[in-house]
Parts: sequence; C-alpha cells; structure tokens
Amino acid sequence: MFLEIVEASVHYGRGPRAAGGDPPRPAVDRVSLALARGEIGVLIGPSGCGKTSLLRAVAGLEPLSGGRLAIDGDPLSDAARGLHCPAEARRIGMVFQDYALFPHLDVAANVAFGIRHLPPAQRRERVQEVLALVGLPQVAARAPHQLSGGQQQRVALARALAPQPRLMLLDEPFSSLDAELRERLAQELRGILKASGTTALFVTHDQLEAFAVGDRIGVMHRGRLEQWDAPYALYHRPRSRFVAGFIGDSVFTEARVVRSPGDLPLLRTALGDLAPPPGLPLPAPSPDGRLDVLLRADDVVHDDDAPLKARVERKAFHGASFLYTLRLPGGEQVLAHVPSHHDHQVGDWIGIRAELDHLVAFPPEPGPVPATPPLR
Ligand SMILES: Nc1ncnc2c1ncn2[C@@H]1O[C@H](COP(=O)(O)OP(=O)(O)OP(=O)(O)O)[C@@H](O)[C@H]1O
Repeated sequence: MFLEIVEASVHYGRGPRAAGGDPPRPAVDRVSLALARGEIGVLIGPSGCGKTSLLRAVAGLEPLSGGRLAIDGDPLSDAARGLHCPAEARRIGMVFQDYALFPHLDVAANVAFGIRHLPPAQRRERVQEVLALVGLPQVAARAPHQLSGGQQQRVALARALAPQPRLMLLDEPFSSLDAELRERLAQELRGILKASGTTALFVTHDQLEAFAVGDRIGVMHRGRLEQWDAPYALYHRPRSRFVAGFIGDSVFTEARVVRSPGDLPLLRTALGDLAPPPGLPLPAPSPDGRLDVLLRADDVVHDDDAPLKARVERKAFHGASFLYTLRLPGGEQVLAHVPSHHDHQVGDWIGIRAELDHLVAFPPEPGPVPATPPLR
C-alpha cells in the first residue's frame, strides 16, 4: 500500500500525570489504515474525535506516541524506533481551512512558492499547469483579495499541488464556504486529485462532502477508527452502532426475533415483520430475544395505501425531499425521506411502510430501554 498507518497513537501533554489521576486519553488511539496510490481517503467523525491530530501526525507536525507510518515504503514516523522525519522533508502537501495565501503576493507567486528552486521558465509553466488543473487559468496576476473564497481555496490547492507532493492532506478545506459551494467544490476536488493522480487524506465533518470525495471513508470516535471502508459498505454494512448512527439519517427501533411459519427468523418491529435477507447472519439477540434494527430515513416509504399510519412531528426541507420525523401510534419515532411534492403538515397522519434492502441489526445496549415519549 502507498500510505500505511499502523497502530498509530498521538498523546498530548505527556508530562508526569497528576497523582491519582487517570492517564490522559490519547487523541489518536491505535489507528491503522492504508491507501493505495492515487486513492482518496476521508476521515469523518464528531468534533474532538482525533481527525486533525491524525492528519497532523501524518504531516509530521505531531510525533507518534505509538505505532508507525510510511509513504511508498519510506518510514516517516516510528515510535518504537524513535523515528520522526521532519515535516518539511516528507514531501507532503497541505491545505487547511483558512486559505493561508500570502496577501502581498499575486496568485502566480503564491502558487510558485513551493517550486522556487525550479528555473523561471519551468516554474511559470508549472504554475499555469496547476492553475488550469484547478480551473483558474486566468487569475495568475490577481491579488488574493480579488478572488472569492472558493477561488482562494482552489489557489491554495494549486499551490499545494505545484511541487507534486507524494501525498496531499486536506483539513476541512471548505468549511468556511457556504453549503452549496462546498458540495460543488468537493466534487471538483475529487476530479482535480484524480486528474493529477494525487493520493490524498481529507478531513471533514460533513457526510455529503465525505461521500462526494472519498474512495475510502474512515469514521473516528474518541480517538479510535471505528471503520475504514468503501462508502457503500460504510452506509449499508456499518460495523458498529456508532458508525450506523453517525452516517445518514436513522433511528434504532426495537425488534423481537420470532420464527416465520417456514421456521426462518423474522424481526418483529413496530413497522411490521422484517425478513432478514437470506444468508445474512443476525447478531445474537439479548436473552429475551431482542435486537435493535437500524431504520434509515430511506428505508421508510410514504404510501397512502399502507395500513400503518404515523404522525408528522417535524419536517425539514431538503430540496428534492423532506426529512419527516414521524411518531407511530405505539410511541416509536422513525425518520422518512419523502419526495417534496408530498408536502404534509406537522400533525398530519400519513401511511408508511418499511422497505429495507439492507438489514442492519445490533444487540441491544445494556441497561434500560430508553423510554420513548408517548404520543400526545
Ligand atoms: N495541541 C493540543 N494539546 C492538547 N490537546 C489537544 C491539542 N489538540 C487537540 N487536542 C485534543 O485532542 C483531541 C482530538 O482533537 P482533534 O483536533 O484531533 O479532533 P478533531 O476530530 O479534528 O476535532 P474538530 O472536528 O473539532 O476539529 C481533543 O480532545 C482535543 O481537545
């Protein structure tokens, strides 16, 4: 593999620990992942889960307290051997949230910053080449303040690409831009990285951005990498409750494992009996036969003819669809993506049914079942 991270840990403040105090929890806790040459990996997870710390360790801005990492077989950090290649010798490009362009230099000089060692003609050629790659061939003579936020970020990307880094690291590069522009730039970014064959690791907290950019996506939680997988697998085959709940709009609903007349297992839920696809092993239920089933908003279909009715509690307009929060007569809450021409009002009762292509179930968490407020 081109980028290899093995059991990498990052601790901050590794000074003597307070008497009787717990050892500080690592910001990154034994994370392993790999990227093939030219692949784009994305790290996603809640605030403080360790995404930036891992990226900084790859960049060489933080030492590893455990584990190792290498690019193209070249060891860069190895805690056991006390190896830490300095950041400037790693040939890694970086783009961060703040554009960090030099305000007193024009765009061409900004982009040429990392290739000052090249002869002038070659340097000019490379600047034009990368500006064309990011879709801004005409702005070389402008000052950064004469560009929009999105354009400035593309110039920052061109500047990082100019020295042909072995790896590109991007930390929330679009987070200061508005949502619509962010999504467009995320798709453009993927095209630019693929066109230049650049291997990249991208940090975001925006799922749409992660799915638009990544060949592989990693979900981090409290310093651990919970799953590192292709986007499709992450969505349809989440390996942990955390990943299942974090990705997409969903709820867990309680199910009892019962037997069909043909002696196949069925999951009895408030939305009816769900048959696991043949060959899908169910996790072991609790001693009282309970499992929690993941119900994504796209598994719940609005159907006027369905006998099961649910009351609209909230609705959020998503353009092509509404995300409805619905309450079933028994008190359970479910979510549903409904095409936006079905514009129901809060308080309306609408017909729904479950239509699950991928059934995801987990053993119930220990402790009492959280009470669902009754329907008023
Ligand atoms: N320089 C530092 N010194 C001490 N602790 C730090 C430092 N930087 C980060 N941390 C802690 O390490 C943990 C991981 O932080 P990190 O910034 O890597 O998370 P993140 O997932 O990138 O968060 P966000 O999405 O909010 O940027 C947090 O608990 C944070 O408080």
